[in-house]
Amino acid sequence: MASSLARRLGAPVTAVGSAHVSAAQPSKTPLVPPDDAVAPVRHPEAPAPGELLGSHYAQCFGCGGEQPHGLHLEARAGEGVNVTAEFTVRTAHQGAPGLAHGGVLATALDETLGSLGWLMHVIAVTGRLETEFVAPVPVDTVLHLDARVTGVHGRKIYCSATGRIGGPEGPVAVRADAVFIEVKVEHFLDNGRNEEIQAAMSDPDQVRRARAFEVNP
Ligand SMILES: CCCCCCCCCCCCCC(=O)SCCNC(=O)CCNC(=O)[C@H](O)C(C)(C)COP(=O)(O)OP(=O)(O)OC[C@H]1O[C@@H](n2cnc3c(N)ncnc32)[C@H](O)[C@@H]1OP(=O)(O)O
Repeated sequence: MASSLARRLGAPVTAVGSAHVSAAQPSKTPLVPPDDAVAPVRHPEAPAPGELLGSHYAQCFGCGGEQPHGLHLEARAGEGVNVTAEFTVRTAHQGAPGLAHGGVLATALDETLGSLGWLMHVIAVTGRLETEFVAPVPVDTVLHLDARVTGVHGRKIYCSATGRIGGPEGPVAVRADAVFIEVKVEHFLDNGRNEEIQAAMSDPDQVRRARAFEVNP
């Protein structure tokens, strides 16, 4: 069997049982903006600095108020194309005893990054998300999240986030770099389950939130 180094270098590997498996990976969009990326533009009607953004969807696992198992993350607009958010780690979020699950922390980072769309009035979904877990995060910790857009290239939105413990200036426990891809509302209408789409579109609050992204539902 090929070594893990050979696999990382993209050499062909032969699986047990002699079936030939190519290790070639599809090329990935880098996580840093290209040289010809442009600076993000804060929309003139973006929420004022310090304003709570609210949930984009009441059933969202990251920010939805009607999602009993969710993270209930609350993000606030920053002065630029950046947001801050707080997430309290609950017992339901454990991986190891007394410690937050890494996937939950990645979700908190993803949700915070996703909320940056409010400031540019675009809808965007996660294309790539790379996380780094710097320190364990105990239950009852308040994670202080900070996310910002670092560049825009076509539909690609490059962004980064950190999660600090002990306060907004505390040590970094988690961080992420990501590329979000701008989509139209059809992305959700075409791919979402009809039941939830219909319910969302018949909710005046949801329609109002969609309009905040300059989307005509
Ligand atoms: C009702 C609505 C209410 C409001 C809802 C708010 C929702 C907010 C939710 C927030 C919740 C929290 C957040 C969540 O959890 S969002 C949920 C998790 N994410 C997803 O489900 C996304 C799944 N993926 C897709 O749907 C498609 O692959 C997308 C739409 C992303 C692209 O497919 P599409 O066919 O459209 O793209 P294209 O081929 O024309 O490529 C266009 C450009 O993009 C580049 N590229 C493509 N893919 C990737 C990639 N994976 N990484 C990096 N780059 C990628 C590509 O190279 C090209 O670049 P260039 O060649 O131009 O340089």
